[in-house]
Amino acid sequence: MYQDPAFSRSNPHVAIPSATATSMPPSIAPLRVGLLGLGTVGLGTYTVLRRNADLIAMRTGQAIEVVAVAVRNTARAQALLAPEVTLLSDPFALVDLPEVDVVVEVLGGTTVAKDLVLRAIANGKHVVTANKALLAEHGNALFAAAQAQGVVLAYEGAVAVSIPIIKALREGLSANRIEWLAGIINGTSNFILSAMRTQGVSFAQALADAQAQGFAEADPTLDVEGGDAAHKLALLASNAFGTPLQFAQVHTQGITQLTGEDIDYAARLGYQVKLLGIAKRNEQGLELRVQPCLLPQDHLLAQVHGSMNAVMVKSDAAGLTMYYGAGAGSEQTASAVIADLVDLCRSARLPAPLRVPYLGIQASALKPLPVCNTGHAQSRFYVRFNIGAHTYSPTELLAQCHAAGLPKVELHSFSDKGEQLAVVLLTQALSPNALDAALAALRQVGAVRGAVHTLRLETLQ
Ligand SMILES: NC(=O)C1=CN([C@@H]2O[C@H](COP(=O)(O)OP(=O)(O)OC[C@H]3O[C@@H](n4cnc5c(N)ncnc54)[C@H](OP(=O)(O)O)[C@@H]3O)[C@@H](O)[C@H]2O)C=CC1
Ligand SMILES: N[C@@H](CCO)C(=O)O
Repeated sequence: MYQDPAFSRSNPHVAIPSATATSMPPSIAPLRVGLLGLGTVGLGTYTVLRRNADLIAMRTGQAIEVVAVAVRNTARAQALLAPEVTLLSDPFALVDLPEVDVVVEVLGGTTVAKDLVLRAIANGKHVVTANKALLAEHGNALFAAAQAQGVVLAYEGAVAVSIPIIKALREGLSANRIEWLAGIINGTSNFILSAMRTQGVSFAQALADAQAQGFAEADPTLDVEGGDAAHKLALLASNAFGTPLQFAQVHTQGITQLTGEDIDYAARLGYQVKLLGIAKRNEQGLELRVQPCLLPQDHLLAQVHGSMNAVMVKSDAAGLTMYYGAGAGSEQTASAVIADLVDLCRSARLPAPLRVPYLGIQASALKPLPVCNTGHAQSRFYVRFNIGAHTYSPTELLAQCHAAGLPKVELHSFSDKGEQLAVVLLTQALSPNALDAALAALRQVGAVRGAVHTLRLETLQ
């Protein structure tokens, strides 16, 4: 097997090259990095940059060196950093350091991080961030500021970390008109759903495990309520469809309302429940939604388990393409952050108009598209509810469904739960609004009791 001599991790007989002993031409000064944050992502970035310094330098023709780090807890960081790295407790002091060429923002949050990124840009520094919340909420203003200053603002680590999906959309698929994209883009919720389905672990335990492994956001409600996936979907959609960021219009639903019962029923029917982010172009504009959906067991996206992510893209020339990799993690995210630094080494000296545009098309050509009300977006649905034990026979229930506006439902369960029967249906394709109207009509005739659980069924072909 070919062994890259510069890569030593899997070969104990090859020494790890020192971070500084590169064979670069002395005329090219190193790219000097200021790192905001030394947590899961920051430490991963620092570690990989040092471990693979020679290899990266061979690829860029320029060394990349971390010269300064800012954190809150300097005592912890002190023990992790080489003595030559300047350690600061004031992140604003870092973005003002003249010796920093590029600021890597991996602090998280949308307030201090926004001020820091704006100040770095105002100081004429390039910025690399993995902070999708910051970009989804303030990206339009941040990209405008970066453009005005002629600096790079790069964010490959913000979406589906170890998958170079931003590069794929902006560069690899740049010849294509994209029809839709769909993905599993939150590692934590996929990890939770996988653990609940395959190991019978509780939701709370699975979330605690994801947090312990560093996958979850500082505020994990962003993961489980779908907000993190919505941030990423906004970034993907802008790159796919040439729009400014339209995060506020993403229809967002997480996995907290899902029950183990629905996951089990779905499995028995041959489906898996996955939290999907879907962006689709139609005649009215764009569909932008994050929600748990049923996917057929044999669908490629249904094979994505644990904290892994995958994105499927349907475009006119390339057809269907799919991208798979780790969705979270320390060195996995570092891989993307460093890829942005490598790109920066290659593009920093280019005139700004010759660089890859922030959202894939020239800023002057970005055009918002109307975002459709998902209440009208049709699909098949999984529906579960209870009815009284002696209210209707299966045939009578199907007749009531027909009368209520659900002419072609498949009745998959009609099981005894004591005083009640558990009913599971798969509907024909219809809009959520039409489904709600039909369920209201069924409730009126006593064919539905208590809560109704509905999930979209996606086939994504
Ligand atoms: N974890 C992951 O797998 C991924 C995370 N991301 C994103 O990367 C970013 C960082 O995430 P992650 O590394 O997990 O977060 P962590 O909580 O692990 O690390 C955050 C780091 O930022 C520092 N920090 C936070 N606020 C301040 C502040 N006001 N001043 C100085 N330092 C500060 C913390 O310092 P201290 O240690 O002293 O508290 C810590 O070192 C987030 O935007 C996240 O969404 C993106 C992709 C994957
Ligand atoms: N919390 C995020 C981290 C990666 O963006 C996730 O679980 O996907």
